[in-house]
Amino acid sequence: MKLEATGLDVAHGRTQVLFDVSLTFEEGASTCVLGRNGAGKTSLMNAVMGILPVRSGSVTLDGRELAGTPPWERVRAGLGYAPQERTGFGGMSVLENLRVVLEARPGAKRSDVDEVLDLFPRLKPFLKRPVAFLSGGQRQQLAIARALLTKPRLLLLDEPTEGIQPSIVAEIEEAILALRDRDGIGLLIAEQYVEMALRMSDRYVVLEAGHVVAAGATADMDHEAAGRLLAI
Ligand SMILES: Nc1ncnc2c1ncn2[C@@H]1O[C@H](COP(=O)(O)OP(=O)(O)OP(=O)(O)O)[C@@H](O)[C@H]1O
Repeated sequence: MKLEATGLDVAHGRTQVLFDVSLTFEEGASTCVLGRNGAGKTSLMNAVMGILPVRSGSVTLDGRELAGTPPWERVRAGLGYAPQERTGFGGMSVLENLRVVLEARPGAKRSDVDEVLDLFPRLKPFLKRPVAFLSGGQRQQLAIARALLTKPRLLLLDEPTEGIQPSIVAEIEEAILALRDRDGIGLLIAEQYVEMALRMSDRYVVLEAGHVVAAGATADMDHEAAGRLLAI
């Protein structure tokens, strides 16, 4: 499965936040979207998911135009999303939050929950705990676990390590790499931490004020130039 975004213009009301943005990602590979606060990473993810309408440009999945299709159809078509807010139902337990997603998918099995928990074993002792009491790292793990229960082939992760303690960041990185290498899931990862994003990605796109200012294969990246683009 391959997603291609081409020439996206996106606005919040009257304020345009993405200008002619293009990128691709596909199964078994990963693309990172780098950029400072406010560069447009979240807007791009939301546009790909159909949460934010695009003014012009196209988003295609295996060549099929997604314009006008709602987010739930995109999820059904194979896109998964762990948004930056890492929300869930705060008053419900971890297990209930997983069940809500699981039960919404026809053909889901209880063992699907065990599978995602094997990826994030740290969540296992907390299954009965309300989500509101989880740490940032646990919430991020839950957000990815919930997205995985929709059985995506392509997964969007919005700043999965932001504000999370380093030991948990390493676990999340390991899980993300396992998804790509073991399960062949395609990844689109928005990140401010360049080194980690590059370790996880085959391709990169740098956004600045809504424009793609650099893009290519991570193996060929000019780290110094990228560092300058991303410096505060
Ligand atoms: N709901 C909104 N209404 C108006 N402007 C918005 C809205 N959400 C974001 N913006 C603006 O759009 C621009 C891009 O924001 P976006 O959240 O996409 O960037 P980002 O790269 O994800 O930043 P961050 O790292 O802070 O999440 C910013 O200038 C932001 O202020």
